Amino acid sequence: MSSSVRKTAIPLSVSPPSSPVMTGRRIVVLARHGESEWSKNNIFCGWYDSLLSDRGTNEALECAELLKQSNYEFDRAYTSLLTRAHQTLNIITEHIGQSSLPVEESWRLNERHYGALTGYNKAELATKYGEKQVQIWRRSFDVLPPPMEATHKYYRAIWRNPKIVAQSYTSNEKFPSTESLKETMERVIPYWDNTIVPNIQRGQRILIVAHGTVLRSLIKYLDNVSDNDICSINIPSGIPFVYEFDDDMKVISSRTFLGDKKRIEEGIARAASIGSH
Ligand SMILES: O=C(O)[C@H](O)COP(=O)(O)O
Repeated sequence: MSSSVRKTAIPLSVSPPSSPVMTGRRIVVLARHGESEWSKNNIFCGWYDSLLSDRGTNEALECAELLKQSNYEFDRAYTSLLTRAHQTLNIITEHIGQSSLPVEESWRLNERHYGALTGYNKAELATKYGEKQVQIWRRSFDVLPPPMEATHKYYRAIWRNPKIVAQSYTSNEKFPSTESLKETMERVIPYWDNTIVPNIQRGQRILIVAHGTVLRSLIKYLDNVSDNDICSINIPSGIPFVYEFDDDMKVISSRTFLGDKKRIEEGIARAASIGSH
């Protein structure tokens, strides 16, 4: 694959606030968690359990309000093991009056493991290694960041997360020490196909609150995006988007963002940017 990162805009379809309720239709709503403290400080986060920033909390609330305005209701939610996703999901479910929505969590929906880059400022790395290299680490399909060794500053912090430790014992699977989008897809797509899709097919209304690379994995798979084109797809935080499927799980409508077009475009530009110190 080409490791170059294209800077083209992605096509957006934006629904009006009053989109139809999801009764009798195979609709899945996806959202990236609100901004984390580490994202606010422009730091590679990955499996580190950074909490939502104040801005991230507001983004989660905005996300919840958009869903409320459009009368969305759900039967089940899926999320990662990471607190920023749970905080976002809790804000949403509380705001739409569904605090007791069943939630399934899995390491397979964690953000990609950013390997040795975890904890480093993106702009500082761009100064040291060049912006092009940092964008290749961030957005290319299959270029792996260097792995996180046991001596890494944040290795123990990740492995002290009780949820990660617990799933490492029960899942019997080898957890990554670094991942590109490709490796992330290799764990996300089987979870989508084997765990989430059967519930969509039996009519459940599904909400997925996850992370940028997990959502890019699903978009690549569902929309059959090429290895090259996926490089220019960025996911704004805290803005819900909707897929609709037919009975055979063929995509009928794809990636419809809810809400204000300007806010969506700003969110995408923010997600694309390396940012500053
Ligand atoms: O893990 C992270 O650092 C963020 O969730 C996403 O960062 P990125 O936009 O640089 O991939």
